Amino acid sequence: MTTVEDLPAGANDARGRVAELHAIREQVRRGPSERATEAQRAKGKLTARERIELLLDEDSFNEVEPLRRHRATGFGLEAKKPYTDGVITGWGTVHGRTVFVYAHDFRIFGGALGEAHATKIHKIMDMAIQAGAPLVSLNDGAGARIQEGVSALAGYGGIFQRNTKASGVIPQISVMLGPCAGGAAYSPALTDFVFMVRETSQMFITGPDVVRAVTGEEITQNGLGGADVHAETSGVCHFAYDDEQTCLEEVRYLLSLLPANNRENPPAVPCEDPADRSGDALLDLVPADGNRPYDMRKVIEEIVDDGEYLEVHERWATNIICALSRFDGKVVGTIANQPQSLAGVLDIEASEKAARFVQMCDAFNIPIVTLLDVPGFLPGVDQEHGGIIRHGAKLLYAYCNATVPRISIVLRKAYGGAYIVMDSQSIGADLTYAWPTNEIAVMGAEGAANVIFRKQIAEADDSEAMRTRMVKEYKSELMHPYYAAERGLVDDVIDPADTRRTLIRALDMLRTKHADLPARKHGNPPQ
Ligand SMILES: CCC(=O)SCCNC(=O)CCNC(=O)[C@H](O)C(C)(C)COP(=O)(O)OP(=O)(O)OC[C@H]1O[C@@H](n2cnc3c(N)ncnc32)[C@H](O)[C@@H]1OP(=O)(O)O
Repeated sequence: MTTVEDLPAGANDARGRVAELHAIREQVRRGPSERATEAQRAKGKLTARERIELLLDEDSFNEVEPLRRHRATGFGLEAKKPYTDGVITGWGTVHGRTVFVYAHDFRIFGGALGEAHATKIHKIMDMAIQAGAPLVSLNDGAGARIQEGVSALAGYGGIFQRNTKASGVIPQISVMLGPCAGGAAYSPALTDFVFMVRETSQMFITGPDVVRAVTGEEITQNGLGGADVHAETSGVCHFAYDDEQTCLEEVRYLLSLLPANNRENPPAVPCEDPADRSGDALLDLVPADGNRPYDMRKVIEEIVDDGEYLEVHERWATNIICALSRFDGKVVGTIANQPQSLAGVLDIEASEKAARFVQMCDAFNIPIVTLLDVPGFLPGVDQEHGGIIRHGAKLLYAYCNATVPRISIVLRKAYGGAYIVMDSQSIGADLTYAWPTNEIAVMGAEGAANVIFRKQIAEADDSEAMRTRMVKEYKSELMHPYYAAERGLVDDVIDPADTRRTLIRALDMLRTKHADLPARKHGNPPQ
């Protein structure tokens, strides 16, 4: 590695100094060694600089502290003091808007975080918060740098504290691009979105070796914390892709849907898709029979601009859909029950997924549209013992607390607590609509009749005939589509074909909505 001491004698005039600067810069740009770069490529991974280039607009990157080196001693560190100290930090633009970025360089100490490395990240995080611009971390690091002991741990503490301070102020996106252990996994968990790449990225608190030593379990890195595990099972990761290029392209797309900070609105774009386009296909997409499944994604495609949306947590808690899209060019978050997965029931994971999404939308001034077709909360011992009460309460709390424009539409059934939770008028939705196929009730007619007419059914000569009669009676009394509208509990019953038009007009009216919550330090949400 070139150092100032290595430069030729006589390089002391201005030109010499500039040549020296360029030599050092070239050294910084190349990174530690060709061998380390080849090892990175052999694992199917790009280098930190290549990733930054893919993330940012061409030639927009401005590096901060490229010449930083650690001052740690012991364990041979004195002899190993690479520029950057294993993390590249700076800012650039994505679609012309400022974004701050830091990228671990796995080639240097496995991307592990030491004191200097940490203070570089702290600086860029502080700058992002002060500038009110998103922060993207490109993670490929082994956690705390073991040789630097408590200094490394303290460095992570500073990152966690800043992640938390920035939460709800600027969008924070974590992109996992290698094996990320310990703090390199905790910090992303504090951010708004986590992206992963299949096969090459993993997240775990302790790696397979420690797992084997402590529990005796044999597991691979991917089996323990690969992209599919976190996208489908744990819910830690929001988006998973097959390669780094696609992953970084999708990060750019997500950024195009988010505001720079909590004081701004997400960027609007001109819209060619007519605001009053009729959704004639909708009636056929949703079977009138409440027990028949269908794909709610098709409904979303039909009503949003150009059928385009970005689904968050696509493969986790698939019984609920959370998606970002545009209506008439303006960004909206949609939460919808998915009848083709677990009949669209609300369970622990669905509640957690939707609650986080509602909070994110509320923090970043993204109006919320809720599409209901929900049979209720999932009954069962596992759910009760797993804490469905407090997890379901998270979703309730998130909606009740949200001050962004909120519109809900009951497509088909909406029963019991799940109806209330999914942004009913009673918990503060600004406007609520129903299709004529709606059934809003405490529970389905069969269940209702079994409870309230139990005695009559039991005592009847023909119990089944009595049950059928009572179900019919309950349906005609209480489950007709106009029951809620007559009581002012939905604002209107609309033709499904008018859904897009109705939403766009309502969203337009609500654009200037202003609602304050009582002054308080913060709430105490269920956990
Ligand atoms: C906030 C609290 C915390 O962060 S505690 C977490 C501490 N970190 C860990 O326990 C992770 C330890 N490392 C590992 O498990 C593996 O290195 C992982 C991350 C899975 C990567 O494995 P693999 O792809 O096979 O790479 P490797 O082991 O050959 O490592 C590459 C080079 O990086 C180094 N390295 C690794 N981890 C650290 C670390 N924590 N501190 C300092 N250096 C680390 C390795 O020694 C290796 O260096 P070299 O290339 O041989 O010079």
